[in-house]
Order: sequence, then C-alpha cells, then structure tokens
Amino acid sequence: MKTDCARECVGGVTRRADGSLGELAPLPHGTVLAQVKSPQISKVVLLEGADHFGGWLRSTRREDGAVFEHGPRGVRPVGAMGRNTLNMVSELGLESEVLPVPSDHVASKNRFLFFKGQLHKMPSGLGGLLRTVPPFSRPLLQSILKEIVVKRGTAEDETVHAFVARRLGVELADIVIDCLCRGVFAGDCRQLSVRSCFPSLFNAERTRGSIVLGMVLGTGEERAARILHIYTDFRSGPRVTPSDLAKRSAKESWTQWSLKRGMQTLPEALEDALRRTERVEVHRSAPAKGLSRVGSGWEVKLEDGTVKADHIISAVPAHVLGSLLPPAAKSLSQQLQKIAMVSIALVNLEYEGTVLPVTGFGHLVPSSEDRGVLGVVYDSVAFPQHNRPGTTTTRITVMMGGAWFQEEFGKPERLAEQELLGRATEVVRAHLGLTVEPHWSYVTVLKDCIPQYHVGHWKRLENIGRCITEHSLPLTLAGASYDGVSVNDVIFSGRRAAESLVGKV
Ligand SMILES: Cc1cc2nc3c(=O)[nH]c(=O)nc-3n(C[C@H](O)[C@H](O)[C@H](O)COP(=O)(O)OP(=O)(O)OC[C@H]3O[C@@H](n4cnc5c(N)ncnc54)[C@H](O)[C@@H]3O)c2cc1C
Ligand SMILES: C=Cc1c2[nH]c(c1C)Cc1[nH]c(c(CCC(=O)O)c1C)Cc1[nH]c(c(C)c1CCC(=O)O)Cc1[nH]c(c(C)c1C=C)C2
Repeated sequence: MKTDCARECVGGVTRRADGSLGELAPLPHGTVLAQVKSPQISKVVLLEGADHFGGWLRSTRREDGAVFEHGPRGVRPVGAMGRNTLNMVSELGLESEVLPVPSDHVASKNRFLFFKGQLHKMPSGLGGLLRTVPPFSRPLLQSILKEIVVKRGTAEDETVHAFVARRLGVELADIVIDCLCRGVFAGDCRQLSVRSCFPSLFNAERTRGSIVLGMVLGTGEERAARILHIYTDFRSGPRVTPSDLAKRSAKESWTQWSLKRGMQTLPEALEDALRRTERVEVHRSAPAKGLSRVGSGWEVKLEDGTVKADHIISAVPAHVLGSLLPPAAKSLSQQLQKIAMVSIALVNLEYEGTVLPVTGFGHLVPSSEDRGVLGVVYDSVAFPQHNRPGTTTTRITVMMGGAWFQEEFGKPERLAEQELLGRATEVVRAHLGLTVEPHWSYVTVLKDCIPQYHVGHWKRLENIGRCITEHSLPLTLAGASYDGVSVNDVIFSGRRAAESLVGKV
C-alpha cells in the first residue's frame, strides 16, 4: 500500500527509538484533489505488510549459486508494458543482470501439453498449422480459416471457453484454451472472462468481426509479437519510448527475460532506489490494519501507530483493500471482495544431470487430464544460468491447485509439505518418466496469489470506479486485481496510478 502525502497534508510516520512506527502531529489538510494533482507532493510513504518487498517475486539464492524462483520466472519484453518494465530495469542499473531468451531458443519454440497420458508439442509454424498434429483431430488451419466467417457474438461478456468454442471449435477450447488459462491465471476457462482476460481477442471480434482478421490487420508490432508466441495479448497500450535495453530486446527478438540473481532482484533494486530518494519513506513489516476518512484525506491504522495521507494508491489485492475500508464504503468493499483469488502449490525440484526427455519451456495439463496439476516449468532450459555453477543439473517447477485447489487439496493453510512433494514427484514420474529422487526440493503454498477475472469483471470495475468517484475518495487502484496479472501489467498499473496524481513523468 502506498500513501501519498501532499505538501499541506501532513501526518506522516516516524520511527520510534525501538524501530516501531509512531504518528507525527497531524497538520491541516487541504482539498485532496487540488493537492494531489499538484506535482509538488511533499512525501510518499510506502507501507509493505511483509518483511520483504515485491510480493510474489521471490527467489531462493542457494549458497552454491543456484537460483530457484517461487513466483514469476520470466517477463515478456514485447508491447508498451514490456518496454516500460525494461526501461525501469535500465533506470535501476540492472542491464548487466538481464538474462534474455531469444526467439530461436528452444524454450521459446517448444511448449508441450500433457494429454491422454502423453506429452505433445504445441504446433508452431506453418507446417504445424497445415498438418493434423496430435492431440488434435484436424489441422488447426481449418479452425482458423473457419473462424473468419463465424458470426460476431452479441454478449457483453462471456467465458473464455464459450468464446473460443464458438469461434474456433470445442476441441481448441477444451485443450488449448483450457491450458492457456491454467498457465497464465491458474484459472478455469469456463469461469474466466474473455473480455477481461483476453481483451485483444474480445476487441478483435468486436472491431474486425474475427480474431484472425484482428491479428492480420493489427499493427506491425502486434503481428510480429503474434508470430513469436503461441499466445500474445496484443494490447498495444500507450506509447512508451524504448530505452537502449528495450531496443536491444526488440532487435534480438527476446521472448522473455529474467535476472541473474532471480526476479527478486527487481523489487530489491527498486527498494534501494526508493530509500535513496528524497521525500520517500519506505516501511517493511508495516501492514495497514484499517482505513478511515479524516477530513478530506485518510488515516491509515497500523499495528503501532497511524499515518495520515491526502491520497492512497492501493497496490494490495482487491479483497485486502475491501477489508480495510471503513463501513461507510460498504458497497465499494463488497465489490472489491468479490474479485476472487486462487492459490497455487508450487514445488521446485533439482536433479543431478540432464534428465528431461524433451526440451522446451515446460508443459501444461488440461483440466480434463488432471484437475489438480496445472503444469510443469523446465526452468533449467530457459535459464541454465540459474543452475548450480560448474555442474549439470535440471531444475523444474511443478505448479498445482489454482481454481481447483480447494477440491483437490483442501484448505491451503492445512497442507503438509510432504504430501505436496509426493504429488509433485509422482507428476514428474508420470509425465516425464523421472524415477530418480530429486537432489533438492522446496515446497511452498502461495495462498491467494492470482486474481480471477470472472465473467462480468469489467462491470465490477465500472462499479468500483463509480463508487470511488461518487464518494470523491482520494484513492487510486493498482496491482494485479484489476487490469492484468503479469509482472508488466502490475508495474505499468503502478506507473499509471502515480501519473494520475503527478502527471506524466
Ligand atoms: C506462481 C506464479 C507464477 C507467475 N509467473 C509469472 C510469470 O512468469 N510472468 C509474469 O509476468 N507474471 C507471473 N505471475 C504473476 C505476477 O507475478 C503477479 O500477478 C504479480 O507479481 C502481482 O503483483 P502485485 O504487486 O499486484 O501483487 P502482490 O505480489 O500480491 O503484492 C501485494 C503486496 O501487498 C502486500 N500487502 C498485503 N496486504 C497488505 C496490507 N494490509 N498492508 C500493506 N501491505 C500489504 C503484500 O505483502 C505484497 O507485498 C506469476 C504469479 C505466480 C503466483
Ligand atoms: C502452470 C501454471 C502457471 C505457469 N505460469 C503461470 C501459471 C499460473 C503464471 C503466468 N505465466 C505467464 C504469465 C504472464 C502472462 C503475460 O501476459 O505475460 C503468468 C501470470 C507467462 C506464460 N506462461 C505460459 C504462457 C502461455 C504465458 C503467456 C505469455 C507467453 O506466451 O509467453 C505457459 C506456461 N505457464 C506455465 C507453464 C508450465 C506453461 C507452459 C508450458 C506455468
């Protein structure tokens, strides 16, 4: 949670001698909008509930040099959002830390599906579209060509499954789209909204009458991005001037990138930069416990003090914000709390030697095959630089649960590590034929880690926006709960929120 204190505000935060947070004598508030629209923000107070910044960006750096990701492991460089993140990486001085994956890398070219007990390479290139490739019953090109003449839908929103079944056929919806939604949202394509999860597909149908025509007639960048990926959300977004690093990523056709010491390096570098910035106060282990309106601003209740602020940028999950708002904002709270979250059980495994039967990014599992197992990432293929130096090892990550967590595993807080490790090793035995024991493992349950944009999410966002405007709440929303769950999306949402207060920077 970020609180902005404009010049005239200013309650603020001090650290007591014992390190806890105390309140400064509050000074008079002026009108919030007049203050926050002014570029002269006197202070920004950043409140992080956990003892580290970065939320799900967590990396284990083992003493022997191996790196394991427990959250995101690759960021896409394409589009305005991708450039924006790379620009930030440059500004933070992390260029030399970047590990790019070019488009001709095997991790960019090969993705697999585990269907009917077998691994199948996802079709790619023209050949893959022309031929009948198992597990599909006919050439994908047939479905693609037919799509052009399918009548435009009229619904304001529908499930991703219904949309794709209608336009491209049930087989693609049941297998490919089911997998895609699991591999991005850990979600159920029969509940997720096409309008909010894949706005580019929804808009292509609306504006061009067809997904295929939308892709063909899109901008050059959109077309290029589409060719490079199986799935690309070709939202072009606002113009972002590319840094040298972003230009390099385009020139070298990167499909994703990571950082030498893991993705956690990014929030660490950001924290360091913020601590060096004047008028910015950064607090860890400082969870917001409640919000109340004081004058035209807010009072944020902490465990051991309060902070007064003219404006709040909330980057906590929607349901958390909903639980913090005062009773007077009941309808806003209710809307926020309706944005569902799912949990993931994640198991990192390390093996001695090269043990994978195939190479590529990883494989996804459709819900018809195994509801509980979402997919397996072959980390050491995309990022061998994270392997223990001087040895040949294989690192993989098994992801389980998502929208099926409760029915498959019960409550996230009740799970035994051993049970999850057992399930994960069983998965790699059945899917990849790995019968040897892993040399090292790490089990974690990421509770409520990915928001679910269910059908009607767009309407909920409209209602949320209306509640904020109607009650003139000095509140801006950012983070994964609203308009995109990728690392790029959430970083961009933070930037947009800040710019809505101080103007374009
Ligand atoms: C397993 C996994 C794999 C993923 N893989 C990828 C990938 O490969 N590529 C990609 O682009 N994206 C990926 N994502 C998605 C992406 O990582 C997340 O959507 C994104 O990091 C969410 O960022 P956020 O800041 O919105 O939310 P969070 O990371 O949830 O951060 C919210 C922060 O708010 C803090 N907070 C909570 N309550 C309070 C409170 N009361 N007071 C103060 N602070 C509070 C939390 O401690 C946390 O630091 C993945 C996600 C997961 C879970
Ligand atoms: C099996 C579960 C998951 C895997 N990754 C994620 C989950 C839930 C989370 C995730 N993965 C990606 C994103 C960002 C999307 C974006 O817009 O940038 C998120 C939130 C990247 C991604 N991973 C896969 C796809 C198709 C994408 C989209 C972008 C792209 O095309 O690169 C596929 C995939 N994810 C996982 C596996 C095992 C897998 C496929 C082989 C893990």
